[in-house]
Amino acid sequence: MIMRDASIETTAIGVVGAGSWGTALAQLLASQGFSIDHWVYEDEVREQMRTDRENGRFLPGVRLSDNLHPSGDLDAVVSGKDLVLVVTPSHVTRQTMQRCGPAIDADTIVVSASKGIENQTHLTMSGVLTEVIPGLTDQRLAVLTGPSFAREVARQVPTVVTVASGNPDTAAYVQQVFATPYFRVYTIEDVIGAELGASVKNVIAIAAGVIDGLGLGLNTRAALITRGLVEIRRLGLAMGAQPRTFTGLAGVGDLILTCTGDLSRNHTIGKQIGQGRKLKDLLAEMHMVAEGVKTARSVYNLSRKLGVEMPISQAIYHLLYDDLDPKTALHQLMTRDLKQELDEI
Ligand SMILES: NC(=O)C1=CN([C@@H]2O[C@H](COP(=O)(O)OP(=O)(O)OC[C@H]3O[C@@H](n4cnc5c(N)ncnc54)[C@H](O)[C@@H]3O)[C@@H](O)[C@H]2O)C=CC1
Ligand SMILES: O=C(CO)COP(=O)(O)O
Repeated sequence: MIMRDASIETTAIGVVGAGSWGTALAQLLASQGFSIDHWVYEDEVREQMRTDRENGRFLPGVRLSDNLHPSGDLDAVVSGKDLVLVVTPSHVTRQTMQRCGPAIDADTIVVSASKGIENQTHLTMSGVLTEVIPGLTDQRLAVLTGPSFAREVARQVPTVVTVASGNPDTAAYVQQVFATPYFRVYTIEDVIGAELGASVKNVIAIAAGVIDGLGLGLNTRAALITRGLVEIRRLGLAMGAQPRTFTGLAGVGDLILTCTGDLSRNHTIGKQIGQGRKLKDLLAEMHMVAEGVKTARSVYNLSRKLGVEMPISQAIYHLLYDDLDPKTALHQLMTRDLKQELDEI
């Protein structure tokens, strides 16, 4: 049993987004007895969730509890809530939350579980939410992240994540709401570090997929994960993150999962590119999001703007958007100037 404050039991919760992660988290909360209002974008998905009690498109095979209420009324889902969980793909978060931001109460805690960096603004999701939800400050905002495939959480596979908030009370509250015996939740204070770890690992996961698609070895993958972490940390430091965040669940934890797990959409895209397929064909076939594809563009531009050395991420950008051949990219990375391994800080 997880010991919770009695006041937590009555938390009114709205969930925005019913992809695989939104559905897995909404169901996790519903299974703990919370009544969940759940905004579902597609009419047919919402209807199926209502009638069959299943989200067959994004999380097939998972029975939804009766206290999970699918809805098409975005304002109603977010208004009058103690906690609103936002789990939309990052590129639609602004437009979605702009629509309903004014309906969110002034004391509602807002939790973001999306992983990405906006292309136009280079903002992480906490930055986007602060811009579009009137009156939202970092005191009421938290980020839920860490190594967590939706399908495994839905199967109640033991999973450990972290909640980041600039306000320790907010982090502790969100921790209590989400924690279950199979979903352990830590807290940290470094929001930007947690979000950058979560977002940039998707770009590195594409690279890990490419390595597998090319049929290379475990040495290569271990090197990629290690040097990928160096890049994530460098960008994080340039953007004000705390270095130790990247040794935690939001950093190396999620990086390992996504670079080694076959369930990763980012890894899968990379693998198919490594096998010679074209990005536009892959995207046309996919109904789910592989955040790393868009984040690669943000990271490329950010790293150049900030003068941060990120050769793997930049190679993935050229591979995705300039048709750089994977083998050529690898050769270029392996024959860069020889240097000392570790950064000064
Ligand atoms: N699936 C997973 O295992 C995990 C996903 N995440 C993150 O959660 C976020 C959401 O991803 P998933 O739930 O996996 O999504 P998904 O890829 O399973 O589904 C796509 C979602 O986008 C929605 N959508 C499409 N167009 C839309 C629009 N114009 N406006 C609003 N919604 C629209 C769909 O309704 C659906 O909910 C992403 O940032 C992802 O990186 C984080 C941890 C785990
Ligand atoms: O972020 C994830 C697990 O923590 C999910 O990764 P993918 O989006 O690559 O499937």
